Amino acid sequence: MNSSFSSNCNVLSKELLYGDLVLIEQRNEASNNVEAEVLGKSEGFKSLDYCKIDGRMDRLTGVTISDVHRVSRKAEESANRRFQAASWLQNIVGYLDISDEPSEEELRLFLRNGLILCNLMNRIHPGAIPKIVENPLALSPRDGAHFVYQYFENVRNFLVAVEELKLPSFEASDLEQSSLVAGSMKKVVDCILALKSYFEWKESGAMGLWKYRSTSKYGPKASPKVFVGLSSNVKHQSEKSWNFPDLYSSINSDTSDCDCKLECKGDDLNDDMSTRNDKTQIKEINQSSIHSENCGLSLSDSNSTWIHQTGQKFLEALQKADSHSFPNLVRTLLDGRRFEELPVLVEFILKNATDEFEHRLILQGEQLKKLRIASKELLRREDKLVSRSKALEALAMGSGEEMKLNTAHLQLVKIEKAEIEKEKKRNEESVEKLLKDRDEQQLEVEKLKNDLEYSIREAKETKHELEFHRKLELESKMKIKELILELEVSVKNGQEIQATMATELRNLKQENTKFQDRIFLHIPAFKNIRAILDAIRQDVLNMKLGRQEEMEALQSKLERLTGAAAGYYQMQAENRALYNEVEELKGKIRVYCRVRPFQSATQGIVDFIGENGDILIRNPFKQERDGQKLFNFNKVYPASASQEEIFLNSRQLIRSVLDGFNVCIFAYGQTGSGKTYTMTGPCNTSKEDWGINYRSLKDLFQTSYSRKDVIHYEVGVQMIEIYNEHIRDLLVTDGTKKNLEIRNNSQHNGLHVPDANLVTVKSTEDVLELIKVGQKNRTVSATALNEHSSRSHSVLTVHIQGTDLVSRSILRSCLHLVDLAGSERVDKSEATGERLKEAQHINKSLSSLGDVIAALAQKRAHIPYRNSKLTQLLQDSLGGQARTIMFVHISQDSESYGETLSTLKFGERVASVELGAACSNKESWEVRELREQVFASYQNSSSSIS
Ligand SMILES: Nc1ncnc2c1ncn2[C@@H]1O[C@H](COP(=O)(O)OP(=O)(O)OP(=O)(O)O)[C@@H](O)[C@H]1O
Repeated sequence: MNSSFSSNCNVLSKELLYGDLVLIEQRNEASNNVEAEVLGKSEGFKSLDYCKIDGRMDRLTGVTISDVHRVSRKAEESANRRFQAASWLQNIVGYLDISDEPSEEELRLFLRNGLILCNLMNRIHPGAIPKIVENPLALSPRDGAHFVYQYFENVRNFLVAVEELKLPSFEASDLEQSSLVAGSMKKVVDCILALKSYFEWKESGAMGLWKYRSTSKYGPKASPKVFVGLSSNVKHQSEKSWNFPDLYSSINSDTSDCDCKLECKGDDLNDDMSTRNDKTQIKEINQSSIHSENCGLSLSDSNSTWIHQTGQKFLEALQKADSHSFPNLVRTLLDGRRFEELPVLVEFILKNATDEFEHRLILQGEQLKKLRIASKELLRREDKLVSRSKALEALAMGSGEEMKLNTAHLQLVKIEKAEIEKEKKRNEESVEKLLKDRDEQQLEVEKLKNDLEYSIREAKETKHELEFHRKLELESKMKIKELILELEVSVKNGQEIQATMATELRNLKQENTKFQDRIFLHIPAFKNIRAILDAIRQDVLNMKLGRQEEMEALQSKLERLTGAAAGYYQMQAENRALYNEVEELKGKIRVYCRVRPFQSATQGIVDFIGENGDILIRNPFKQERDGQKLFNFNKVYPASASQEEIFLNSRQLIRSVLDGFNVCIFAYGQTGSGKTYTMTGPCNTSKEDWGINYRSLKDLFQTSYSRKDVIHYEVGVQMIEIYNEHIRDLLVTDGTKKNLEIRNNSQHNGLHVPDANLVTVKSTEDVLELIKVGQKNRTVSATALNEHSSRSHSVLTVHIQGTDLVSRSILRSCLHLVDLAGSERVDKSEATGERLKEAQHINKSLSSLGDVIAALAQKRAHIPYRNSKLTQLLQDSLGGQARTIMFVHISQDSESYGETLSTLKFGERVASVELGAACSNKESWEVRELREQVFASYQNSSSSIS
């Protein structure tokens, strides 16, 4: 205590006010001022300070009130740390006879002999201090110096062990200091708390980063990820021998997993503990050799150099960087790096960044904890102050002097309280801020982790791609090598060839020169020869042209002659065939019999059809032999015969119309037996089903075309029907049904029904159209026996006029294609009314036909042609010099046996009719001219008579 203070100074209990702070005040009698001395034993008050208080406590001379607060706070912190150290010592070493809150002096005395410290060290590191002097007094009780030495021995051993651990240490003399030297125990307390922290870290398995104030270490399991960010599998060499010298001087990594080795030499380490660790990390980066094969990721040499050069800068910058400037930092680092290096570098950066942010979070957590403890302490102190102020107020009730003093104290306390409240508020604010920061940083860390995972995935994909590209590159290189080799060979060959060619070219040039010399000699002679040759060539050319024209003229003549000859030969052949047929016919009507397919599934009545025209019919109502009847015709067609087959047999006869013969084809038979089918074909007919009408006209057009160079043909068509004994034109387009007259064939144009339309046709298509019109106009009705029964006889007449192009003679002929109405048994056809009338007319005209045929067959003198329109119309064909074919149609159904029998009998009768020998209606042009003159004079005379 300072001697300037009088003995009656009022010393306030240090515990009462500010812990280690001692405030001594004294009233100066002379100045009547209160003088005070502030004794600070903590930092900042190394010696006694003297201050005068001019009546007011907040105007202390030399020492401000905030100094007092600062010192007070430090003293309190220091006391707390001391209590903490003492409490931990008790826990580790066992019960010690020391108070819970010892003063510095108390603690110093307690630790002075070094025994407790040595035991502590051995507890942390068993065997660290092998020899401990347990009882120094026993060795030499009278030798005080020896005691000191023995104490010093223990303390020195302890300090050596601390040094080895590179922990904050103190001087042995710190334990010898008097209690009046403020803060002498601070270093001792620091050392014990550092040991505590290290011990706890070690006890927890040395996981993660251990940090005591500025000193930090890495545990063996939490290997320095920063350095091995390139491989997370690195392990330290020896977990057992894990101590601080080892930690700082070298970190040997077990490279069994990825062959990474990290080393750092202790000599290079900076003494400053705070920077040493970072430098060690950088060193490890610098000295690390990274092998790619086992780790799966690789760094090229240049990349490794990049890490050497920029790794340190990056880590330093990273420690300074906040979360906002981090992306810029990363961009700067990656700028200009090669693509294949990016995955590894990104992983490196992200891992370091994650560690750094985690570290920051831990620090903030610790800070937060401390702040919480501080605010709790402030609350506690506030309570204390309140109670003190209450006590002071009670005292103020005592004496006046005391009251004054107490009032001053009270004021001081109030001011202090206000300060404390402010500080508390500040603390709360900083706690809030820290919490906010921590949340933000946690979010940042989460984001970085996600980024890291994404980058790792991308890095793997990129790696696969790179491998694939590398493979391709290798293959390409191989191919290029092969090609280069081939090219070299080719170049070599080319050079050889070039050399040979050059030699040959030289030789050729020499020869060429010689040859040209010779040519120059002969050029004038050559020119003469060329002129002669040109003249000859021109002559030959002219001759050739003349010959060519002659040849072309001859050719066309020849072609015409060949065509004419061909037509002539064809006609000759046809005529020959016709001649044979005519011979065969000998003027008789040809009769073909066609059997219709079954109409109903009854038993048939046709037993046999022979090739020679025989047909055997069986009476279904009689015994086999008795009921059979044999008929013979020119040909019999079974039900299976096709339309084509039917036509082919008649074709030659039909063609003879082009030679001037009249031809007539009848279709006869009972109703529904297939007459229309044979002549026209079925409804909606296709080409295969075409009947004789279409086929005949098509054939006539084809034949006339083949003869076009010999004869010019004109073809006209008439189509009429005989319905109920009236003749109607079927080629009317206006629907009129005018009855027409039959004229005799003496008419000029030879037409039997001159008033019927005669339509000129030039092609089969024209005929098809016409026949369609005719079919539409024909009277057809449904009867019990035929759904589309023809109720009239239809006659399609094709008129032919041919002019012989050579002889100018003319031929006229006609082809009658007659589809007769079907005979029917009225009782069977159940016809009544109009149908009955039609049936009667049909039957009547057919019986007239039968009569004519019978008369012709019997060669009677009178043939009753005029009995019906039908016989009248066909007079020429039946009795004249026409070629006639009659198709008799029969049904093979047993129900039609009667009709079939009468049809066959009729056919047989027709077959027996002998016609006059057919003759062609050809007349020479002289005859024709003569006839035309006669006809003209006849007409003139008749007109003059009228
Ligand atoms: N040979 C055949 N093959 C297949 N079907 C046939 C044959 N002959 C006739 N028909 C069919 O029988 C039915 C009657 O034939 P179609 O009309 O030709 O007889 P029709 O003798 O002309 O009768 P109508 O005298 O009553 O006019 C038709 O449906 C026809 O298609």
